[in-house]
Amino acid sequence: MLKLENVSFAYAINNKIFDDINIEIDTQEIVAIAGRNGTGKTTLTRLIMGLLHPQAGRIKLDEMVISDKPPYIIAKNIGYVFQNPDHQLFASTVYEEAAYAPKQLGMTEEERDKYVKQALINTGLWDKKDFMPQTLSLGDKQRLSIASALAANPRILILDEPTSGQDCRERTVLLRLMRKLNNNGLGIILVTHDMDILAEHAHKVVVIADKQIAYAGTPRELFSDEKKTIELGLELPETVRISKEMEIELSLTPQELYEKITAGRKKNA
Ligand SMILES: Nc1ncnc2c1ncn2[C@@H]1O[C@H](COP(=O)(O)OP(=O)(O)OP(=O)(O)O)[C@@H](O)[C@H]1O
Repeated sequence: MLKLENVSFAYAINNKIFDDINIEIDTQEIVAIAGRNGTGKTTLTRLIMGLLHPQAGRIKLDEMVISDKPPYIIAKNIGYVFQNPDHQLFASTVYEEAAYAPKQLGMTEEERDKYVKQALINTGLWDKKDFMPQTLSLGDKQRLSIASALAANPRILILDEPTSGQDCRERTVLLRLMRKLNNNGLGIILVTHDMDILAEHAHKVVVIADKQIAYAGTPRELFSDEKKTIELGLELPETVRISKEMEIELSLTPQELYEKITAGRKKNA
């Protein structure tokens, strides 16, 4: 469990971003962080990574307090993938890029080679290991950022708007990768504005509003309350909107929607 206990944070005096928040995040799941623009989603992830420090309260990973630890200690447990991969890529080859964090974390050469290879294979980039990172497509760059984080062998991966600017195919590849990594035991914290992705992929959702955790629970429970969803500054996912229009049970994924529609048709035949 990742726990935030009574956490308050402000960038400047009298301008709190978080006022005494408490949350528990299951580190086995895909947990989405949502909320209006500027509510503090990225700030929350930076607090978790130790790049910012709360003025009050503490953050714990299981029994270890991490909010008083330097970022390199936290990076052994939690990987962070920035919104814009160009901010993260600076080595001369794909392999060197992925090997950067393991080197910084002091892994042995043997360990490093093992995790870098595994990370590049998992993200589909092993064949491009000698390429220059800057020559890759946006989708490949994003997956290289993920590979670089995975090579440190973390328990949790934070993805900040990972699909922004990507075309439909790249988006599908990335979401499939995220699911595969989670199925293999990696916890995912996903910052997203995309309610379709959230509905289809997140096990839980945390919504930030008015300096507080305004909602923490399942996407199904959230989207079944349309009024609350709108009040929190979110939109209904397309599948939920169609379920409501068709007056059928709420569906969170296209597959679920298809099954409910066909089941209804069979019943009426
Ligand atoms: N380094 C900083 N110094 C001062 N204020 C900041 C800093 N970074 C962010 N802020 C402010 O803190 C608030 C929360 O920002 P944050 O980026 O965490 O929100 P967000 O929910 O991730 O936004 P978005 O949805 O637009 O990505 C915003 O009002 C932002 O302007």
